[in-house]
Amino acid sequence: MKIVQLQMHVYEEKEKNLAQLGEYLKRTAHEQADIVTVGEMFTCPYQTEKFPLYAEREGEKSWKICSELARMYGVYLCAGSMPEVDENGKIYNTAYVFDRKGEQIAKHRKAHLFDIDIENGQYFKESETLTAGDSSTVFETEFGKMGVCICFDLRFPELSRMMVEQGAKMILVPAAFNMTTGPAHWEILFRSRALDNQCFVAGTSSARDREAGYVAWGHSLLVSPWGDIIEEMEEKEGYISNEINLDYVEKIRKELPLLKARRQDIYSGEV
Ligand SMILES: NC(=O)CC(=O)C(=O)O
Repeated sequence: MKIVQLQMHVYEEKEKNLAQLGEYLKRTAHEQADIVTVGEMFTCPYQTEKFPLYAEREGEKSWKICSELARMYGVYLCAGSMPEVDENGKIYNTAYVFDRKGEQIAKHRKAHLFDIDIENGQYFKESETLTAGDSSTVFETEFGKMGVCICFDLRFPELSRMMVEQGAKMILVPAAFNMTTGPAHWEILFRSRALDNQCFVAGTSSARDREAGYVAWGHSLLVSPWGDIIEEMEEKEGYISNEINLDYVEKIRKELPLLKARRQDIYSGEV
C-alpha cells in the first residue's frame, strides 16, 4: 500500500487550510496513494485560545470537505486533527478517518492533553480549553487494521499497546512537536513505539513556521516494525510518499516474537 504524508503550512484562515489540503491531494494524485495523512490541528493555528474559535461539530463544514476529498480522490484520509465541539460545548482535539467513499470509519479524540512547562523551553496547556477523549481507536482497511492517536498520546506506551492488542499493524499519528521537544524526543519516540509494538508508525506534522505562536518541529516520518526510519522530512512544507507492505509486520513478529514472549503473568500484579 502507498502512504502519502502531507506536511502542510498552517494558515490563520481555516478555509485556506482546507483549500490547501485539496491542492495537495490534486498535486499528489499521481502518487496513487491508498492512505493520506496530515498534521495535528491542520485547520487551526496550534494555540489554545484559538481552539474554541475554530471548533466545529462532527459533520459540519471542515468534516464535509475532508469527507468529499477522500471520496473524490478515492483514498483513506486521516484528517489530521482539528478542534471539535460537542453538544455540551466541550472542545476536543479530534482526528477523523474517512474511507475511499468518504464515509467516516474512525474518530479519535486526543486522550492525553499536552500540558507542559519546560524551563527556558516550551510551555503549553491544552487543558485550558480542551477536554480529553477516553478511548483507543482502531479501524479496518483492506490492508489490515490501523490505529490512530494524536501527538502527546504517543508518549504513553499503554495506548499504542492497546491499539496493537486490538490488531493495529500501523499507527497513524497526526502531530506537532516543537523546538524544545522535537530535537530531543521526536525520532526516539516514534522508533520506540514502532520497535516495542513491531508495527509501522507514521508521524505527520505541520511544517515549521518561525512566525507562528507555536513553532512546530516538522520532520514528518515513517518508521518500520524493525525500528528503521523509512523516510523523514526536514522542517519545510511538502510531502513524502512510500510504498509499504503490512505483511512485513507478521514477518518481524515471527522472527523476533516479542509480543508472544511477554510475561503477562508477572506484569499484571499490583505495584
Ligand atoms: N503537541 C503535542 O501534543 C505533543 C508534543 O509536542 C510533545 O509531546 O512534545
